[in-house]
Amino acid sequence: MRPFSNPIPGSAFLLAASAVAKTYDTIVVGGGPSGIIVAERLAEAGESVLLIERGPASTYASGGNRTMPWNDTATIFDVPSMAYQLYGLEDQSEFCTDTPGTAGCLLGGGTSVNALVFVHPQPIDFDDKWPTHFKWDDVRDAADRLYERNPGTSLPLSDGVRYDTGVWDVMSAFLANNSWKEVDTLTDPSDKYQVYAHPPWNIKDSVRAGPVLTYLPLAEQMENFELTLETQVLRVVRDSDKATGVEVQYLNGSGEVFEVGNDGKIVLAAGALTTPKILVQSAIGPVDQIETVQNGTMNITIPENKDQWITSAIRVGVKDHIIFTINLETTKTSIPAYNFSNLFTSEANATDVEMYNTEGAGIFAQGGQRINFWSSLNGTDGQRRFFQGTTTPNGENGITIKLYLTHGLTSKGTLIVNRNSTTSFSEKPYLTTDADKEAVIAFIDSLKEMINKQDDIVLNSKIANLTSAEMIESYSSATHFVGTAKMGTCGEEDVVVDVNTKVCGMENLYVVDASIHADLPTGNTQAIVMIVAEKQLREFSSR
Ligand SMILES: Cc1cc2nc3c(=O)[nH]c(=O)nc-3n(C[C@H](O)[C@H](O)[C@H](O)COP(=O)(O)OP(=O)(O)OC[C@H]3O[C@@H](n4cnc5c(N)ncnc54)[C@H](O)[C@@H]3O)c2cc1C
Repeated sequence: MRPFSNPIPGSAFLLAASAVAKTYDTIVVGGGPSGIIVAERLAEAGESVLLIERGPASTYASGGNRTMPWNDTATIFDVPSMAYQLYGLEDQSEFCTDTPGTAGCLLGGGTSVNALVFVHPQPIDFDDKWPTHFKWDDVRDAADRLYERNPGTSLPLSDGVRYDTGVWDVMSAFLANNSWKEVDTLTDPSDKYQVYAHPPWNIKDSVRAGPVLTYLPLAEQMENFELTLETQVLRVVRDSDKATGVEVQYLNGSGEVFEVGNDGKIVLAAGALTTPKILVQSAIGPVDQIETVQNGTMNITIPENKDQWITSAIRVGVKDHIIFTINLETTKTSIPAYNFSNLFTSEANATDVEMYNTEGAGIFAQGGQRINFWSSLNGTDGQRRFFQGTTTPNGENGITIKLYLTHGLTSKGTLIVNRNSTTSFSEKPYLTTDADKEAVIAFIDSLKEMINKQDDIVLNSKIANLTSAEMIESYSSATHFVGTAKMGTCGEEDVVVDVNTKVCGMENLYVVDASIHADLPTGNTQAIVMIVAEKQLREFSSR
């Protein structure tokens, strides 16, 4: 079968028409980072693989067509400095509209729209809460395999120069004055106490990296790999505990069923806010949720006979990092404001355009952050909680710290599926425990104390008189959702998949995306998502 390189909108129809009679060894649902990695590795192992992605192509090399006004071979998803500007664009069609938090509905999923921060997880990110088979010693080989292809970098520019360094200069001096130390967080991910670093980015060859760049092209060279875009999976078709295929819907509302062979398997990788929905729409999940879909507006086929439902008292938990924004101003050092708002116009700075287009260098080849920092503190509940700061310029002499509460947080929410096939939070996953609130207040208090001792930065006047407790009333999601299909021993409370990531009660249905993550890492989620996906090939073949 001809591989689907360079897919174009509508190509899914061609594939459906020609392939509907054939079967696959594996169907992977969702072309985000976890889906692409698993699909590529299984194809590499010789399986026939169909990867089904709901959205369109993203990068230019993958067939994307939203090119820059000043470069017709780079899309808005390629150019690193666009990462922070995607939200400002009028056309937001590549973001999902049916999830309660922001998610990318395009090839690459979150890794095609995210802010590029690429933090290698540290061992305790796994060792604290992940079950057997997913401790650091079990996954370190998978991490090495990922980094070999997709290492990340804190110096992405071909000329070896960093641009727009005003915020780095001020903030690194501030942190060093307070006895924090500089580290290379890519080579030493375990050092996360009072440290700062040049931001680690998922950039390669001056464009956004991630599995669309570092895995998919390898898959597309293989005859046994197919990709279909703009094809939404509605449900897994099953014969009792055996998944036999997936029902899909195309953009024009028509549909098909793709099937796996007798020994085939289906792997869900539609993201933490959508995979639980596909399970429920396949009559797998809490009874009330399956009934909601059955009585819903989407006409999803749910078997009338409840004996065919795979039900349990699952509470679909969800976790996310939480962000607090702290704006500062410099009092002595002048930091010029760069105008990023015209980046996606023909008015973009001509010198910088020239540098990017001819050398892959300059400010456009960088991500948006200028310095990252990490630390931790022990909470009143005995739990060690980690904090991450990402720091950006904010107008003339302005600095914005995005302070994340990360690994160790204890707040959880609940995700539900609605009648119209959207998902939402019945309980948001933010600051639901007193110990989380106390930890954030204590950490912001300590930051303020450091700032007050400094004579060249001050809190922005709008927040200067707020207490830390008042400051944390306003927060935002980090869009790092995990934990909506809990991994563990089937039969135990809320467990959805076993430690082989197989859905409880099913013979050949797996989940590999952020849904199964037992915990949040110290840094952003994309690297750990990719590592867990890398590990899956071995799981599928060895158990
Ligand atoms: C705006 C934003 C900024 C972020 N910033 C960072 C950052 O700077 N650094 C970092 O490390 N992490 C960041 N993240 C998080 C990171 O990108 C995610 O953790 C990661 O992408 C999750 O991977 P996944 O494979 O679990 O799911 P996703 O990336 O969500 O991929 C799921 C894929 O499945 C597809 N899909 C969904 N439903 C269906 C369906 N029914 N049928 C077929 N396909 C379907 C989607 O279109 C998507 O391609 C960010 C995320 C977002 C949204």
